[in-house]
Amino acid sequence: MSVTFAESRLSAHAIPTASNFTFCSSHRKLHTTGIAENLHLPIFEHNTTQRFTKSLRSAFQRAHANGISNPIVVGAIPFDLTQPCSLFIPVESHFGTTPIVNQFSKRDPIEIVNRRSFPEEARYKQSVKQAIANFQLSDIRKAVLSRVLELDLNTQLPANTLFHSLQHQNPTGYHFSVPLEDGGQLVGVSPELLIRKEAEWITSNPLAGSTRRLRNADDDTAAALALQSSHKDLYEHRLVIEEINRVLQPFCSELDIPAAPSLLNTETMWHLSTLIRGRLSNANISALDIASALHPTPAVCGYPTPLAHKLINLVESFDRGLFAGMVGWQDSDGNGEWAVTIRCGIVRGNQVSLFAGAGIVEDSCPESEWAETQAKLQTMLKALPIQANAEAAQ
Ligand SMILES: C=C(O[C@H]1C=CC=C(C(=O)O)[C@@H]1O)C(=O)O
Repeated sequence: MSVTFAESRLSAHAIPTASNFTFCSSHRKLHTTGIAENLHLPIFEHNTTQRFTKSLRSAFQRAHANGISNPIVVGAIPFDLTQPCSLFIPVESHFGTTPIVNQFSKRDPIEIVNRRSFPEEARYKQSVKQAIANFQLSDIRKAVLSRVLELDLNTQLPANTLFHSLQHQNPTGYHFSVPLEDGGQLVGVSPELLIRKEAEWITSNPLAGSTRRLRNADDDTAAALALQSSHKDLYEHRLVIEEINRVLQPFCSELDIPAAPSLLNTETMWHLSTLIRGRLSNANISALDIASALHPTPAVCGYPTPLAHKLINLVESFDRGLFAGMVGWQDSDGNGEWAVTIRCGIVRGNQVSLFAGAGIVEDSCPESEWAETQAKLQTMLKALPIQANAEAAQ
């Protein structure tokens, strides 16, 4: 893949502002400036991706014609693929392998003047019970139920402050900052890779089954080991892997899926993780073609997918929008990287919306699932420059 390497210019371009997009993984650090063309259409219309694929191809051709030598498409795609994407072709793209960091500077603490959870605690737990009751009466085996925590701050929060603080606190993961049409900015650090494609090689790293990290090292190790042998979490994970295997098989001439999950940790969570590698039978398939076949995986939706999606629409009290969708980039050869849009928030002036979900299966306990969403929210809450400690912010 030919790209503009401008490592030495990275720090000068590193501040995500208005039309700036940043996506950093251990694989590639990408920063873009300017918007050559927006792609605000849905991936799926009338059950096909035809219009989207055609529009993307034409947008790449126009970018070439306008002098952008190696155009890429970047941005975020909503959970519901029939909703419009927040994608665009940037004017300039800078790839590197060194971290785009260290613009981090402490700022005056801000205050949370108001906070609202949708749904609130009792309603969330009720929805978990409702989902479990539904499993007994239907073929649904898993549903991921999520919530949004809305914070009103006493002052505006620059999205780049949050982004740099996330980078500072979370050395690993997929860091992203995406400008949105309404002036908001989607910011987060996802631990989960939906798909990476390089020539004929693909990688996916689904996560499902989680527990919170503990301060004491021995307790933390014990929590991780307990997760690794938890029947409930292994089952929750297996549903994801079996479905991803089913979707990827037809695309691949080789597919390597480890028989058992390993452990992956973030600063706040332990997860069951499976690193999947495959070789495409047709290297012309793009990362987005595979991503839209995979999405929504049972890690963010449930199993079986269409029924779980219906259940989510029934019991979840808010529109997920970009949360639990995908975020990343790809070039005109279809190579690229798309992470699952979790551990994230949207900043709009002095308002911040933070999102978290948890996979519900038959053996789930409403209290633990609520606690899991609280723990997952810590990644974003800890990165806010608020006076009181983050746990108190919930
Ligand atoms: C939906 C989220 O997590 C998913 C990804 C990893 C582990 C998950 C779990 O253990 O439930 C969820 O499937 C979230 O973090 O908001």
